[in-house]
Amino acid sequence: MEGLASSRVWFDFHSLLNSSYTQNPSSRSNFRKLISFPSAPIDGRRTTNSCVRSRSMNQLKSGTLVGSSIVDPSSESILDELKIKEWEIGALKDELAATQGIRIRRRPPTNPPLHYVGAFEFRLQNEGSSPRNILEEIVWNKDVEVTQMKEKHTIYSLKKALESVHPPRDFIGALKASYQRTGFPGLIAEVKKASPSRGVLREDFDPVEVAKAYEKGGAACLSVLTDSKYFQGSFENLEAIRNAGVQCPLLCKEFIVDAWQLYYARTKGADAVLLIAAVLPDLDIKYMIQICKMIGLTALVEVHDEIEMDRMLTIDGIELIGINNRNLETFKVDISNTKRLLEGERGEKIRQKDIIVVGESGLFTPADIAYVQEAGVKAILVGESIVKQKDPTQGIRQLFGKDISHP
Ligand SMILES: O=P(O)(O)OC[C@@H](O)[C@@H](O)c1c[nH]c2ccccc12
Repeated sequence: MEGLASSRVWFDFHSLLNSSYTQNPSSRSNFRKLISFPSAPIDGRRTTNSCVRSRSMNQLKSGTLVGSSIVDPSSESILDELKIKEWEIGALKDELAATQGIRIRRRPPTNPPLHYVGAFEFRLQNEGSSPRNILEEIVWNKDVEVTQMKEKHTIYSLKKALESVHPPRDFIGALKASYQRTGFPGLIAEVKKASPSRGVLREDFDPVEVAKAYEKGGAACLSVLTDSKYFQGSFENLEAIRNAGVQCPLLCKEFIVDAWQLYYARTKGADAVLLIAAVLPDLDIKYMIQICKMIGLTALVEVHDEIEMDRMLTIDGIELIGINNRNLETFKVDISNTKRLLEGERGEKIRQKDIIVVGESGLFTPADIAYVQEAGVKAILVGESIVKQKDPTQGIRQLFGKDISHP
């Protein structure tokens, strides 16, 4: 039975891929039908993103099966069958992501049952599952964290909370105004205590003090790390900065793996969020961009290489693209990355689409700023070089070689 079921899924998946899933709308809807089996719709719609993977087994175990039928959770064979399905869906989604050049795999929900006899490739790919690099590790941890947080804050309670949250600030407008005012790329200054590559950047870290110093120094927007495990950030920091009278729009710097996080970020005072193309397949990016628009968040879509940039240039509705000079899998930093990705036809297409480009990471000196500005960026995202300075206001002055604060 299991063998049959799994080989059918395997066969269907490949025939879908072979019939060019990404171009052919009818195969796309077949694929959705196939992989959305255990998922509960969020917002009354189906998504192929990680919501599918993270919750269904828990709901099953508690006897609250989604979908049309009610299942007796004590029925072991049904549970096993569903466990296999869920595990296969995870593998299928990684397969799909791989066809888009995404190397980051998502966390397998559980191992398949012992007696599982599935496609050889599935087993090979998932055997001894452990993360292959730091980005994959962060994303796997985030999946667990989000699954736990969703139990505390349901999507319904978040939607309710959105009714009383203050209106979002214009993130892109602030970057454009700053560019007009100073002639330099608009600064998104990052409130960052630590990072996995650099360790602790500032010992006496007071997020509100740092945020105020950045604003005083002329930052257009602020980026606030909220990941605690790897960056020692928090949503409390984001909220505290929002409630401290800082006027700059705020980017919630988080590893988004699930649409639920967008709602959560908005309720905590975010005006913008980061969507990482190395982590999210195109369908997730499209879906999340729609949700962002619906709830008033600006999406900063981050790319690192040509493949990711080209993927994002085929997606409508993207207004802000960040080029990260740091490879999140290896930590290697190279600011010529920004220049390379803006050359030739790509640069042309970005200008046609009126997309604002943000140069991210590894910027330390006025020469670095001039270099990325020359390459075509209208905004920059800077953490280390300014957060490390005793007075971050002075740090901004040194970074630009000029006082860019409001007169
Ligand atoms: O501290 P730096 O090198 O100035 O970098 C800031 C910012 O670009 C970096 O923190 C960053 C860019 N993209 C990310 C994604 C996740 C975590 C962190 C980041």
